[in-house]
Amino acid sequence: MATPHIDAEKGDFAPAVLMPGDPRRAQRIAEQLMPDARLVNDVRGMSGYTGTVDGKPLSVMGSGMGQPSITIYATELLRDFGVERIIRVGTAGGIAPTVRVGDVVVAMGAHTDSAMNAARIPGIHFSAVASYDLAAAAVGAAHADGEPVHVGTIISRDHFYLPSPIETLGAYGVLAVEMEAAALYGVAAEFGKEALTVLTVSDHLLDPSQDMSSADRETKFQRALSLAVAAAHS
Ligand SMILES: O=P(O)(O)O[C@H]1O[C@H](CO)[C@@H](O)[C@H]1O
Ligand SMILES: O=c1cc[nH]c(=O)[nH]1
Repeated sequence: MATPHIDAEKGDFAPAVLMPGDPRRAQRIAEQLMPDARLVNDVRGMSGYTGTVDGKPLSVMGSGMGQPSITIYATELLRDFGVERIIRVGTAGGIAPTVRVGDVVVAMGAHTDSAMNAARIPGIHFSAVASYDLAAAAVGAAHADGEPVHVGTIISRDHFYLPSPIETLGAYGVLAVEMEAAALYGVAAEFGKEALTVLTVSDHLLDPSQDMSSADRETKFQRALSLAVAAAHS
């Protein structure tokens, strides 16, 4: 069975899928977590892998960048391939002064400047929220490992380079900016499935002095990954 963007069979994906934006990060995660990982999708180079972690099935596949891209992949996974939960593992720009480069953010809700969710129900300002159970599992794992974690709202923007209204967003307690979570939460709501976003802060909009390199953005996500796996298998 193939959809326009995923050439796989229905049983090829695990019920839980981790989704980084970057397909190379998906490959790294698969190699690191799952010695038994097998490639289940490679359409457009959007690598998807399935294997097991501690005997439990898990898949990981790239989403691409931006809300239209993750909407396509999340829709096909949740609607056509029997996937029940998607946990995005991405990078984000810090907005709140309390957030530092390298910190982990669990996104309970995602504001957005995108039209993706506005198009769902005419006249309704859709609330893009994570699955409470997945968020609780990720935060529980963070508390168990004793390291701090930020839990709250983020913003999913369409523009990467257009300056963010940082002061306004910060005044509303927004922790960080990325480009996919709001749409992912919308797709999960559409299909009655679960979604969560766990982010590693790769740069800070208030202070760029500690920003990660592109290589670090591809590799420095260990803690976010362990919280995401805990949520996936909760
Ligand atoms: O690191 P990923 O998961 O790709 O996430 C962030 O990085 C990309 C922009 O560089 C956007 O996709 C943004 O959401
Ligand atoms: O969307 C993103 C992702 C990482 N860092 C940013 O500043 N924006």
